[in-house]
Amino acid sequence: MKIGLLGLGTVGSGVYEIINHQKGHYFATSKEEAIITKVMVRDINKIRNINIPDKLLVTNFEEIVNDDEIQVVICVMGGIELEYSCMIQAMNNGKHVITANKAVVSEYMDILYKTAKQNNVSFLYEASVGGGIPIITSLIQTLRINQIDEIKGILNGTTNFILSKMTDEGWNFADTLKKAQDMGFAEADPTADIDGSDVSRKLSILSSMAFGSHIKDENIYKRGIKEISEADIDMFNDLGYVLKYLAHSKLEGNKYYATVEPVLLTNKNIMSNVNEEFNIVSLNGNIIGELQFYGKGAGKNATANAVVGDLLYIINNDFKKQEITLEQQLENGGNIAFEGKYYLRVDTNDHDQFTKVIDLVDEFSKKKKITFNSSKIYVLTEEIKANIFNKLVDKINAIGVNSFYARIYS
Ligand SMILES: NC(=O)C1=CN([C@@H]2O[C@H](COP(=O)(O)OP(=O)(O)OC[C@H]3O[C@@H](n4cnc5c(N)ncnc54)[C@H](OP(=O)(O)O)[C@@H]3O)[C@@H](O)[C@H]2O)C=CC1
Ligand SMILES: N[C@@H](CC=O)C(=O)O
Repeated sequence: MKIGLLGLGTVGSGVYEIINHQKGHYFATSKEEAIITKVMVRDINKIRNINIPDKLLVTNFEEIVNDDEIQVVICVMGGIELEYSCMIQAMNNGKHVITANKAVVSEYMDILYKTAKQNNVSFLYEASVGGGIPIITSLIQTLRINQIDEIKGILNGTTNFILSKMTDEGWNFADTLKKAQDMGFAEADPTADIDGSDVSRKLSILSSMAFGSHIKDENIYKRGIKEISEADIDMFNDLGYVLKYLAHSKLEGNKYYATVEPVLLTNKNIMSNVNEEFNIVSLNGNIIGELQFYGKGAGKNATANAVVGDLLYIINNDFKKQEITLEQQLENGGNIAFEGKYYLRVDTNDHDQFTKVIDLVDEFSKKKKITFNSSKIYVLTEEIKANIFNKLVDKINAIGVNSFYARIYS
């Protein structure tokens, strides 16, 4: 079976190596040989850490999607519109499509499903959520019997790596992000990792599949982690909490609630022990109850493993029918369903700002503990609904101070 590979970066080079260096046992079991005949890159002359014949490299995707001999297109580039066009054109030309690109899947999954169905081809995207964790296949399997009403987990390897290294080894944010980039965990533009878009795209894919309605990432409330400081981490250690970046969605009646935000966990919570680039996903089904899935959420080999796993379904004619429909009409309930005690840190050494912050905290939280030093105010509140606490922080930030806050998970 001839394959066109779009992208030869972290994931693409892993896919190329598994297929060409015969890593794994799939050659012994698969019905047909897999041959990558063309590879699209942006820059043919780039020095690469991979040994690949120059004659395979192309820079125009038409050479791949219009090649009659190519039956499968694997799209592992990081953009959106070009990648979406490639996938649609490939399917309209009768080719199966596999991708790791969550940005495209979360934005266009309804059209991509329909196009695959119309052309009787597979559209597979196991690697788009949770890197090497087989969560998409497991979710489809679970949905055959269950209604899933809750999804939660750590879905970004880069930010989990950053938070683990800051907590366990005292690294600073900027150096740890750089290390995550060097290790191939981060997106080409790591803003998507630290502002929450990468996580909300993954939560959008899982929630849409589970709840049966296309829930776009722009409808998911999200907060980034870039304001976190070493002072926060010291405080969490003293208080006995571990900070994690949590994706969480719930279905209640015809409403869904979804959020991506930093949360504080005690060490009794299994998620507090998920470290470095590892991810965890928990699903709640009405019959099976809670199911958890754990593994490497980012990186070359883990992600390429998921992509090649999808390829094997196609090569072995184990054609996965598109069982997911997105026909439910659901209302967005925002983040009102999430509540808990809150940790808040505000930086100021200005007397007026200090007074304004304390007055605002008094207005929103009746029972709280406040401590401060010369330049920082620390607050621990009683249980407050997420939407109310966010309003407080918006008002505090409007004063012109730096702050960071996290919900204590209960
Ligand atoms: N890295 C990871 O751990 C994971 C990544 N993903 C997803 O997989 C996809 C690929 O990620 P990753 O491998 O890390 O990305 P990289 O940035 O490492 O690689 C991207 C590749 O695509 C090529 N490319 C990008 N834009 C174009 C273009 N306009 N025209 C031609 N070629 C282009 C680049 O070419 P060139 O080499 O010439 O620059 C490069 O080979 C992304 O969607 C990402 O979100 C999913 C799960 C995990
Ligand atoms: N940048 C992503 C890569 C995998 O999806 C992450 O860090 O999780």
